[in-house]
Amino acid sequence: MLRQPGMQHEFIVNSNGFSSKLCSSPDVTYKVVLKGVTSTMEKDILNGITGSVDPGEVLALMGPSGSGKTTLLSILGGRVREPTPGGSITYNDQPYSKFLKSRIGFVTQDDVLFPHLTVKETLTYAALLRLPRTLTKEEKEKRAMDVIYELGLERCQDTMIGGSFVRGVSGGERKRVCIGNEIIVNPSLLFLDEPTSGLDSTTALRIIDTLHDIAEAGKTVITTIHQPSSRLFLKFNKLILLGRGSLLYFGQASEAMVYFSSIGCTPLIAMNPAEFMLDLANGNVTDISVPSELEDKVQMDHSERDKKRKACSSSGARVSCGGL
Ligand SMILES: Nc1ncnc2c1ncn2[C@@H]1O[C@H](COP(=O)(O)OP(=O)(O)OP(=O)(O)O)[C@@H](O)[C@H]1O
Repeated sequence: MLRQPGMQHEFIVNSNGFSSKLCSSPDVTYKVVLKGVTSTMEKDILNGITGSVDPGEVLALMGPSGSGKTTLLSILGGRVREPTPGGSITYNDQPYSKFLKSRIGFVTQDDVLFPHLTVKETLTYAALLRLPRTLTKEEKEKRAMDVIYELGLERCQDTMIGGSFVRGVSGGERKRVCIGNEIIVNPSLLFLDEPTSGLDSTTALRIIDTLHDIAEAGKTVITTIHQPSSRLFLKFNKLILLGRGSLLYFGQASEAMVYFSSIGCTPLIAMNPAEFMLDLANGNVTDISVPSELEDKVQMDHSERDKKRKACSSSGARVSCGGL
């Protein structure tokens, strides 16, 4: 596996808000059994994933479609019990537990909001239903209002959520309501599956700024991300780049380009770092050539590999990579 020098072989998630820290020691793997009519086969979804994240940090899981981002996020969020993932994941040095479950917020890609409720009603109901009985009704309602201000939703607090048949809040506001639904219980760990998908780059940036504010309040934030702009990419503290279920990079997001350059992958034209890395993970042969040691981990089929070899033998490659 290619890793940054000095990297640990484990997945470590540290978080504030409960007594011990969370970490894992052998690489995380995940395979499923696919049962056909005549045969049964095993499919490796994730292989050798290593990483760590601390309170105050936002970790981005990036990779092409089907590379395993959602699967990894779900495993880290304790949402995959069967088949049991391989390796170990620890949270403040402890394995996943029922207590930890109450400290985790998970924002899924497909939200389940009631279209006819307003933003304020949605978050107030979430507070009334999810906050402990030890709090009074007034305290719960105040918590809902605090979240509305924290997420900058005060201007649309009386607007209906909306849906297919009812006009409601904007896409960015809707995502913030989903985040609000989870942070209302003050989780230590916040997981988000593609919180910026379908949003324009300015709105996406605002969502990531919100995640930073949450992290700066001492939370640990892990999010999958699809195709970030350069500005958005540089906002992440840490990055995991996946290619076909394998780890291509784990480390500081700001150092990813330096790392790829150190193994001989450098774009020859000015490129958004995220675009470059997704091209690399995709094995995009038009604009990028992939070092031989990475070939098995990126999403290239055989015809692409042949094309890549041809492209590299001509001088047309726009990204130079060593090891070829
Ligand atoms: N339980 C399962 N059984 C069979 N295949 C699975 C299972 N879970 C995930 N996969 C496969 O694992 C791969 C990774 O899926 P995953 O949803 O994690 O990808 P992703 O990177 O989040 O993709 P996208 O960006 O399109 O959402 C896909 O090929 C998917 O079909």
